[in-house]
Amino acid sequence: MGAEVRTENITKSFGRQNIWQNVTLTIPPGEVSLMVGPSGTGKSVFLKCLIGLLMPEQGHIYIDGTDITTCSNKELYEIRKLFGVLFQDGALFGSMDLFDNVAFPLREHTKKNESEIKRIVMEKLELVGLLGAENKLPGEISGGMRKRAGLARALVLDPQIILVDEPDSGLDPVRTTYISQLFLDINAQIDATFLIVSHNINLARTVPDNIGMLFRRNLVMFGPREVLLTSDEPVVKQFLNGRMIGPIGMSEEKDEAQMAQEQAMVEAGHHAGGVEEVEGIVPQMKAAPGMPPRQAIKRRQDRVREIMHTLPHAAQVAIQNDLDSSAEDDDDRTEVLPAYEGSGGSHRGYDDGGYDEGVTTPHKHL
Ligand SMILES: Nc1ncnc2c1ncn2[C@@H]1O[C@H](COP(=O)(O)OP(=O)(O)OP(=O)(O)O)[C@@H](O)[C@H]1O
Repeated sequence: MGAEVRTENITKSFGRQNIWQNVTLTIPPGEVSLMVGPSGTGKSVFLKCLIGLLMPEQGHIYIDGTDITTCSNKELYEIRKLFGVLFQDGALFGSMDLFDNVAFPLREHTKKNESEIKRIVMEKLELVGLLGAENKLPGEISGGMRKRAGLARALVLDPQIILVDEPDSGLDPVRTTYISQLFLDINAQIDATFLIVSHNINLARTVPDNIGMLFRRNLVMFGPREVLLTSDEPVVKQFLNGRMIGPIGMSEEKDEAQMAQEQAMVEAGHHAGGVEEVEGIVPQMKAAPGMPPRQAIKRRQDRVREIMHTLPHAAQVAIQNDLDSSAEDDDDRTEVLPAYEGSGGSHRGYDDGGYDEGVTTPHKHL
């Protein structure tokens, strides 16, 4: 199972600009968690703190029990090996082909010989659907392929924690869903802890087990997906529906006068943006057929059962519904993605080959 990530009252500022303060949360090991929040609220800064690239000026960060704010550089170096990180653009070396990019961490951090490196690189490239593209340069492939190559590289050292910064940036909604599917499939296969940072509403609604939100320099909430998705907090509702009406403004936050002015505009018939109000919970995506069941599901069910009495009523109802429906059907492997339901019973979406142009190999087991 993946490692636990825990923050205790961490505060980060750059000079006099406070980014966020007193952030305390525990990212459950082996589960998929998502941090959302409007642009500029410090989601990427949060990720960088977890891996020790930035240091909070206050508080503690425990990775697998080690406090990385006080540990030695040597310990930090060892802790960093637990992480696989997928940066926004894949962060590939432009002059290296995909094979060498993915092989890079193995050549840097291990003493494996070239044939072993080749076996691992090809296995990871196959996993992300990039077999056949290993000789391409990053500049010759699409943004989606670059992200998948970055993901293959993040996986080569068998990480226990996978951090993903805005997987949807620059991707269309379909490719975003494909890469989300890949995260769930990888989670099913290696049981790593995932923390994804994104402001994609679809992804927030359908992918994670847990969701947190940063806003106005604070962690608004962090908990089981049902808590945020049923929340009545104006900032959460506004964010999940992508509307202008609410506390989030064009730059960061609004004052009362602007909120009143926009409310008056909407009352006079102006479209507030977003789609119609989506209430409640849509089903969570599953690991693809053929994958092992996600062990995180059972663990999370046990965990939320224990904390259920502490959660808001609407979240409790949603969790109970989820527990009831999974008791009826606890075979995760036979479930299909919501997107494929109603397509005449065919599950062929997974077998159509590749996710992007030029690549025809669907990913397989690790
Ligand atoms: N190294 C740095 N030095 C100074 N300021 C920084 C540094 N890194 C980030 N910031 C500032 O911290 C704030 C939060 O940035 P961050 O990129 O974490 O936001 P975000 O929530 O990830 O935004 P987005 O969703 O737009 O990517 C921004 O105002 C940014 O300018």
